[in-house]
Amino acid sequence: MNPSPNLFLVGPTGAGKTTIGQRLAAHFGLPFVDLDVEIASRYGDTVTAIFKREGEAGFRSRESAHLDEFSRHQGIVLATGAGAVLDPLNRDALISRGTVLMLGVDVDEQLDRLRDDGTRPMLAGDDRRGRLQSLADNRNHLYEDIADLIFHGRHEGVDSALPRAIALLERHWKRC
Ligand SMILES: Nc1ncnc2c1ncn2[C@@H]1O[C@H](COP(=O)(O)OP(=O)(O)OP(=O)(O)O)[C@@H](O)[C@H]1O
Ligand SMILES: O=C(O)C1=C[C@@H](O)[C@@H](O)[C@H](O)C1
Ligand SMILES: [Mg+2]
Repeated sequence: MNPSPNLFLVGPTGAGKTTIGQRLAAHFGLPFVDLDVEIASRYGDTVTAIFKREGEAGFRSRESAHLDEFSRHQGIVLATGAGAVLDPLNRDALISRGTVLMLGVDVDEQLDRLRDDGTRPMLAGDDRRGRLQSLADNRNHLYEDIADLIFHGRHEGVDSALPRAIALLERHWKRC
């Protein structure tokens, strides 16, 4: 069904890269890899702890190394971190090694989905709305630039979003 070797998920925090990614992988019978989880498990620490210890730059260099490694696999679903698209080399690797699916989500929905979540270092501190808006302003065009497909998240549950995402991918792959 998938003529492309890999499916890469990009998009803002809370867009569903992990949640929808796992379900898409199960549906298509492909292994699922979450870059944030891989980085945390490789270094035996949480993403938040790596940010604290090494700063954002330290985390980004680990993220790029892992993205390069995993994007070379064949036939996986890879959920990237929301900031992975900042590095142009990461963007090139994603474009050239698989189908890139952007999961889009608006700030109101992000605030709702991540209401009780304290695990995202980029969202630490006050004014979550302002932070999310500024991340969207800086990054949405980067996701859009590399996306083969854009899935617009609605105010709906995962069970309702999943079949729409599957249909979008199947239509795309049929055309390839
Ligand atoms: N389409 C959806 N509809 C409703 N809730 C969703 C949807 N996608 C994700 N969620 C919920 O939003 C929360 C965040 O989703 P998830 O962790 O998958 O986002 P993410 O894109 O991986 O974020 P990050 O970049 O921070 O890792 C989870 O609680 C998840 O259940
Ligand atoms: O928005 C970001 O830059 C991040 C998102 C997460 O997926 C993690 O990769 C990390 O917390 C950084
Ligand atoms: Mg995630």
